[in-house]
Amino acid sequence: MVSQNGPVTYDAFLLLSFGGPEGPDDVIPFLENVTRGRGVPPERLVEVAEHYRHFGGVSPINGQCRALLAALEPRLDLPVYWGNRNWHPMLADTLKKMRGDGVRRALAFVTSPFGGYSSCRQYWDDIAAARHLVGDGAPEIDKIRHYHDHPGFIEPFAEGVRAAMTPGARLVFTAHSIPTTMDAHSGPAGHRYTGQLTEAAGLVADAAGVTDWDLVWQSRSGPPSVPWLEPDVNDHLAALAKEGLTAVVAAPIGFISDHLEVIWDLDNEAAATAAEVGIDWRRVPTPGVDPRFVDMVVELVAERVAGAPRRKLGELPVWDACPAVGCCTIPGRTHK
Ligand SMILES: CC1=C(CCC(=O)O)c2cc3nc(cc4[nH]c(cc5[nH]c(cc1n2)c(C)c5CCC(=O)O)c(CCC(=O)O)c4C)C(CCC(=O)O)=C3C
Ligand SMILES: [Fe+2]
Repeated sequence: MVSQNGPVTYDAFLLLSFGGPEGPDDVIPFLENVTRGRGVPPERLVEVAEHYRHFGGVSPINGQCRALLAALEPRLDLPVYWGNRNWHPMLADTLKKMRGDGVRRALAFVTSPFGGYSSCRQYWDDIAAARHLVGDGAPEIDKIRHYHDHPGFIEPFAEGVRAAMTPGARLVFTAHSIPTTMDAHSGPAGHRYTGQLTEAAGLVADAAGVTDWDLVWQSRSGPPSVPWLEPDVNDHLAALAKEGLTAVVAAPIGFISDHLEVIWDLDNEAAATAAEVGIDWRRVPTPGVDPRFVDMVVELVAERVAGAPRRKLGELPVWDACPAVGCCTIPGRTHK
């Protein structure tokens, strides 16, 4: 089921992403932007700053956004723009530039396929806040639907899983942990984040012909007193080793590119845990600029500008515009 608003005229395409530091001096101000008012303990920030320093203070996410834009630009009939939530190019600056260029209405592709506060609602809030900052004449922004079950997202993962699986290995999907209350409030009826991740993982496993798989969580933040989704991937590896498992294929289904959460939290931390507990560890690539993923974005734009057919593999409904009230809003956070 897909509810559809019908073709609308857009005069620009906007890539909307998380943002990341581009050098050592950016790391702390970037982390302050991410965590302002979030109650993340200072010792966690020191730890995460260290992760960025292993890469010279440069997050891979910006290069990945530039690569996606470069792949999309020749494929779209619209001028393309890029704005971030937490680091330059900041969304408000991009909207200002768009207004200067005469853009009145743009269609935004967000670099998270899922519902939930951090992955969906917060981007709506970012748009509202940036438009407010820009003031009169700020372009209207519509957001492209969730694409967690689109073949362009599922197939690159499935191919990676097929290539990495060996007899006896366990397929383990990972996604960013979030507070359990955030999941309980995600989507109009709750648990949309875990629901869509479970659906996406099942679609990848089916496409790869794997019947036995787990979905676990990574990159937990926040104070220890707040419950987040569990088990953590590292604890899960230890538990699998106890069961006698000797090989794991990890598929980071929660992410579209190999950014820091993937290359540090998985390729470094989880890989080290696996080695410690005697598990052979293989990590499947994220879609990145896989041609099927790039085609998907082109297709998702065509859905909205030309009413092109909608491809989706799952059963969970998706919307062009999220239900305005009560969708992914959570107590204690202000929403625009
Ligand atoms: C669901 C979700 C996604 C997936 C959806 C999506 O892609 O949007 C995601 C992606 C990302 N998260 C990222 C980085 C960070 N996330 C943090 C903190 C948090 N993430 C949360 C959730 C998510 N995060 C939450 C609930 C918090 C606690 C703060 C709060 O309650 O709001 C922190 C603070 C330090 C810490 O880890 O504690 C950092 C640095 C990067 C950039 C990586 C790079 O630079 O390459 C990316 C793509
Ligand atoms: Fe995050």
